[in-house]
Amino acid sequence: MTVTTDPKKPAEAAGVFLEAGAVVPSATAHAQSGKAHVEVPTRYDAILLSSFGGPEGQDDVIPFLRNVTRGRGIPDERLEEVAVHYRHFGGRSPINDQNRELKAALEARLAERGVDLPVVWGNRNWHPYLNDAMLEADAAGHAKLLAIATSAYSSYSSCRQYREDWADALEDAGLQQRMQIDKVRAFYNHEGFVTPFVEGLRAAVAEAHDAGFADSEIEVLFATHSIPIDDAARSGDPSVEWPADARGQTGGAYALQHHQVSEHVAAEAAPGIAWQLVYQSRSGPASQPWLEPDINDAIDELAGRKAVIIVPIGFISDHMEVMWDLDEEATETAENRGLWVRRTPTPGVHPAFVDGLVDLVLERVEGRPVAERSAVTALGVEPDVCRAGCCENTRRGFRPAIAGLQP
Ligand SMILES: CC1=C(CCC(=O)O)c2cc3nc(cc4[nH]c(cc5[nH]c(cc1n2)c(C)c5CCC(=O)O)c(CCC(=O)O)c4C)C(CCC(=O)O)=C3C
Ligand SMILES: [Fe+2]
Repeated sequence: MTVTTDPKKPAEAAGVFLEAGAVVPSATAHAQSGKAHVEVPTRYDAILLSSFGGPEGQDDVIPFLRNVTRGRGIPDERLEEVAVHYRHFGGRSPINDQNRELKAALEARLAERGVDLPVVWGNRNWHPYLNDAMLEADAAGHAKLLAIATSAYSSYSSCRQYREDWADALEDAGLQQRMQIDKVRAFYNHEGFVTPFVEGLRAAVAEAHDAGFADSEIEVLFATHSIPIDDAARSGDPSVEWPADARGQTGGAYALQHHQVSEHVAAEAAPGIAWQLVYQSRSGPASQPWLEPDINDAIDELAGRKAVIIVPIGFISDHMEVMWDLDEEATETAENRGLWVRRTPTPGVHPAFVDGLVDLVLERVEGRPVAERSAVTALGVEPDVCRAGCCENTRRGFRPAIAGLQP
């Protein structure tokens, strides 16, 4: 377990990040203050495993996409364009089965470690929905839930949107007065999340060596979901002046968190091999800037390399964004360039990851001091309770959220 509390570290670890007038050390303000950490034991009744959800057959695809894009008035014709990825796989996303497996693995590990907490599962965009999971918990007499989202980083899509949707679902279920929901901290730098990537990259590098490639011929691409620059700039604690990245993009907490994890995994598993952080799955109008470079452009621009290893550092399981955008599209881009290409595994139900989730629950149940919690990067242990205004999406207007400091 490595915990960094040295306030000078983030500036160093920011490495390629330009200062851009930013006070980089303040990036650890949250790690230093400890104010948003709950270091007193808390009793919970159940765990709420929350995910994105996905269609499970051709007839589900458009209703699912309407849910994902609700409130934005996107016509079905446009949704059909996104639907092709799902249609290609029989209209079935693997994400729900992956969450069923994760739920079973988490229940088994909780039992093995003597943690007597049931797990209920609900999705933001498909059955079983969040409000159904909350009603199920209520029917079993559970009033205090600790939520785990299947999303490790800080941004609107990966954190705040869950917190807003929980608020909505509590209201739909009529449970606002009876049920309390807290959220485990952003866990992108927890050892349990990082370990599967380290192992996967180590194995892929060994394979590349066996195939005859020298270190200087290999490039590691850490891939994550692109998000609008607007969202990126607002990701994380709003009182922190987050540094711009090497491209001068205002990356907020989201880009810096990914950069630090990538740097850590590269140092552990591929020392001396070139790497970069790249983005995928961009959508939205062309006029709206999103984080770059796109993985396909990055592959096109690789000079002098013969092998590329893609590490899906932004994702928990091999869902559609991994199966399509990486295993179909990016792989084809690389093969068209004559490159040898491997994509390393996501955490899935890796024992280290599942064990890490149990740790994240226990640190709240036990009120574990921050100094005894796992964090392998310089930003340190993320707060248990999101700051007011954390990860807001101003394009869509304010929506109330729970599991954070108000508003
Ligand atoms: C950061 C991030 C994650 C990672 C964090 C996490 O894992 O939660 C993520 C995950 C996922 N995204 C998913 C699917 C979709 N995302 C969409 C749209 C968008 N995602 C965004 C961001 C993210 N998304 C954004 C900024 C948009 C634009 C619209 C908007 O401004 O909100 C759309 C709409 C169509 C389109 O616009 O392409 C779909 C269908 C699935 C399910 C896959 C499956 O079914 O297996 C998963 C796990
Ligand atoms: Fe998405």
